[in-house]
Amino acid sequence: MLKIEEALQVINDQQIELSTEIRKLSDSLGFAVSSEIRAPFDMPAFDNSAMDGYALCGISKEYQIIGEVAAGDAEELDLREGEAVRIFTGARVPAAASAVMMQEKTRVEGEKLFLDELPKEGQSIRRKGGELQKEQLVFDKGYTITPAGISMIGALGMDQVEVFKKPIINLITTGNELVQPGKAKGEGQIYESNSFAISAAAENFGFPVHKKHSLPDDFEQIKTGISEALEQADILLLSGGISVGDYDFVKQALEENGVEQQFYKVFQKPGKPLYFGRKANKFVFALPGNPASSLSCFYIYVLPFLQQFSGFQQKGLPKFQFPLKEPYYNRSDRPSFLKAKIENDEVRILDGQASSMILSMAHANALAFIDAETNLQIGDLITCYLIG
Ligand SMILES: Nc1nc2c(c(=O)[nH]1)N[C@H]1C(S)=C(S)[C@@H](COP(=O)(O)OP(=O)(O)OC[C@H]3O[C@@H](n4cnc5c(N)ncnc54)[C@H](O)[C@@H]3O)O[C@H]1N2
Ligand code: MOO
Repeated sequence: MLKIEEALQVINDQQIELSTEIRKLSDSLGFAVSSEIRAPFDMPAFDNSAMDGYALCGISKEYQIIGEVAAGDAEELDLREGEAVRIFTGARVPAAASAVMMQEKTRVEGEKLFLDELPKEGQSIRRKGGELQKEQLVFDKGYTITPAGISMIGALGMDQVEVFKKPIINLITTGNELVQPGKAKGEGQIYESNSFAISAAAENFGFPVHKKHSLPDDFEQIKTGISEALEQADILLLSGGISVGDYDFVKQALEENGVEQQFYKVFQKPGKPLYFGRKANKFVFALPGNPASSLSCFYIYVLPFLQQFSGFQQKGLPKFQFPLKEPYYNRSDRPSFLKAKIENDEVRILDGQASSMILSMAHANALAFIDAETNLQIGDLITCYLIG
């Protein structure tokens, strides 16, 4: 059985063939750029005004107004000492201008301009190249495009961008007891909820699940289901049937499909019977069926792998330390990811930690990592993975 760090290392060490695509700028949010981006020109491309007011030549309190420049005007005004032009935010500042004065600090009488205070050299002029110089590095390879990133790339004049492709993800749930929500449930049956949880979590991080199937605990059907899924998908997620029971067929069905085990079982709670395998450039996670186990394993193991497969620099859930609000004893003999709530900069471990219990996870906003059989006091710093 692997330790948590070892399992994460196995995942991280996978050699993956990444592929790229060109996407429209408007469809590039959440994708990682596949090569560095450098500025094709200076930003700003020309000296421009930061204020609505007057561009001034020379430092004084009185000027002669000789014209106007609005945003978008291309004409270069010839400005001499003692002269000013009316100017607006974003408009090109004449080359000879010493400063811009905001209009609130000015008074106009006819063609004469009077300032309330002396301007400072360069005041309210946004200089050419002040943000970026031509050829300067804007984004490293692997930068994941945010809304501000889209703004930046658009400002560089690019209407498309080369990014790493995201994986095609298929999801198979297994279990004779499973019934789809909305249908009538018989004796001994439960509603299938893991596929909704895992798809939602994946989607939340920008990884839509392409196809979902629910299969009974039947070896042949699971084997065929895996085979079909592996034809289409880059990443196959399975839920349930990965433990040691007589109806747990997933591991054997994967083997018979030529999937090579990378690890099976991690010393942790929840999620001990977690399986990770690969077949060429296709990857499989078989998540334990207990609802909290499958979702927790998704967050800790699958998510960073989806990001790795998509060429991201940043991987995994955001992680912070918070002081414990109430004492807690972790009686599990395995290191644990516990459902926890961060409020007012403190973290509280919630009731209902069993792997089968999802209520506490639905109220949690973090998974708190706590070592096996550890007694913790108020104020002890706890590593928290943010899930909401
Ligand atoms: N003899 C042993 N038994 C078990 C062990 C063990 O080491 N030895 N490990 C336990 C642990 S830990 C876990 S976790 C579970 C994992 O079992 P499976 O991955 O085989 O999952 P299932 O048996 O199929 O289901 C477990 C549990 O979860 C419910 N379930 C399954 N799928 C869904 C779904 N899609 N939506 C909602 N709920 C689901 C299922 O009904 C079971 O109650 O094994 C322990 N056993
Ligand atoms: O590993 Mo299981 O997820 O403890 O219940």
